[in-house]
Amino acid sequence: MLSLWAGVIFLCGCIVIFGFLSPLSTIPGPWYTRFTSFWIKYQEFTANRRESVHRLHKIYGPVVRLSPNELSFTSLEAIKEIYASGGSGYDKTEYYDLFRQFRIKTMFSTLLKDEHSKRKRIFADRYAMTNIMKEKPMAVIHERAMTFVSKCVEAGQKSVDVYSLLHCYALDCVTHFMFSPCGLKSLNVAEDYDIMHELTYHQSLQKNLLEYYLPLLAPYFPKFLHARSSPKANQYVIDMAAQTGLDGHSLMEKLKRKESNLELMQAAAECKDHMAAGIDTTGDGLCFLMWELSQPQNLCFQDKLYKELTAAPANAPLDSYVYLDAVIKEALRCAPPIPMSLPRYVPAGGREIDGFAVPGNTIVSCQPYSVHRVNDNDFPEPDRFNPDRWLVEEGAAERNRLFFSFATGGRGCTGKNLALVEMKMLLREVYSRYRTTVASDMTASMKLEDQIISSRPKGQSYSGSSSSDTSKRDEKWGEWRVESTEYVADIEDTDVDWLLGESENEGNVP
Ligand code: HEM
Repeated sequence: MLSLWAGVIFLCGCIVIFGFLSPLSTIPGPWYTRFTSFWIKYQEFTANRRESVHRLHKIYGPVVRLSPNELSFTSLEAIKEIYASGGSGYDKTEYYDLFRQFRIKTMFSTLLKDEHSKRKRIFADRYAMTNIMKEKPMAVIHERAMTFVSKCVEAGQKSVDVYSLLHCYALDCVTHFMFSPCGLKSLNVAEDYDIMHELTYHQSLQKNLLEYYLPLLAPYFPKFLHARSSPKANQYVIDMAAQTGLDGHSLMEKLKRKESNLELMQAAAECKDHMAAGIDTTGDGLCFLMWELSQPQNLCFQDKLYKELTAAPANAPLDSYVYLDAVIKEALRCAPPIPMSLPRYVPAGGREIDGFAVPGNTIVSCQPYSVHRVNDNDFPEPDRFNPDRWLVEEGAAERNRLFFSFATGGRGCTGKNLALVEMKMLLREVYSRYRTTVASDMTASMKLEDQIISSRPKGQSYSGSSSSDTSKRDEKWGEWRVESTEYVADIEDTDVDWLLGESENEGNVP
């Protein structure tokens, strides 16, 4: 018994001495993070990591210690060093093993940057703006945006679930991009809607973390502890890998070419990954954006957007709308769909980051949520949604460099161009015709809720009701009064207002 106590005391002594002697001991942070990673793991399991890291940055500044071997940064210098030095920055940590698809490593879950850059070359031309802006893919995105709009109007005075519709829109767009002409139509087709539901509505944060922290035990976990599976989505992607006759601009067509050098299942894994990457990010991003724009204090921004959209010629290119761009940036700044730490290993030999000498193998990261908030010289009143800040010339270059929603460097978001085109198209079609407000009976919480590296609205279903109204758009909003199928048929020429409210049909096929 005595020797057991001696052992425990010796171990504690070693931990304490190590905590004080560690090269990271001079880095600011709560005292206990010198000795244990328990605190940060607890925050992860309770879905509080992002807020907790952010709180530490507010207390301790741009560099904080999260555990004996993990640091978080918020400065531009740190972003450049961690994510862009040598092109792709540092290697990813094993955390990204959680993102394997069909147990296969994809570009996203490849840890080493040399391996990653070989894979990335295959995708470059597909995600280039010139490919996305081709007539056929653009026509599909436009058609899906118009379907979204008609779904809202069609509902008349009944409520519709806007959160779910936006995720359908994102899924339809990304699957058309990958598998044209066999993309999904989840906005219209019940079986396709089920795939959206399977991918979007799940609660697997804790299960994923258990698998990550206890990899040896994971195979023996009872079924209820295993992270969600998505059999319908998997089957669809596998079918698409076997599909012949896909359009020349589609991603799968390229991945199946001999020169791409990918096995069929590897191609399927990549596409499954991009499907997952493209649905919640764009869907949640649009949802937060519309919710912000619909707040009473933000209707003035909506009006500016409306003026810009309606003043432009009908065929104005999507990237010519300056205010639309500012609205999107501001929404992605306030609620980045991937707001959490993007962890990387400091290379062997160590590096200097933000003036601190950091030993090799330390886990370092920046989280977009904090980068966009603690640099309040560049983002004054950081918690306030204010698209106008992006129009101020002074400090614009620094602000743009700090915009970290799509990350940066060689491992930044591959799908950024596609995401922006999808967002711009939908917002143009909605806000050039309608005004949106949050209905008084909306109860779902829009507070960000942490997932693995992403976040989503806590209430998840951002429910809305839509209806049509004969009143002029510029008139003050009142209650919904008029509802007519004519408007659906003739939506192009009609002034229709659109109210967001509480859903009656959550989970149903829209
Ligand atoms: C508003 C929408 C989106 C946001 C905010 C976003 C954000 C991000 C971020 C922050 C990363 C870096 C993650 C990390 O380093 O851990 C990333 C990577 C990635 N994103 Fe996106 N994304 C969006 C939409 C999309 C779409 C539509 C696609 C594809 C269809 C996509 C595909 C990818 C891929 C493949 C990667 C991995 C890149 C690599 O490892 O080289 N994303 N995204």
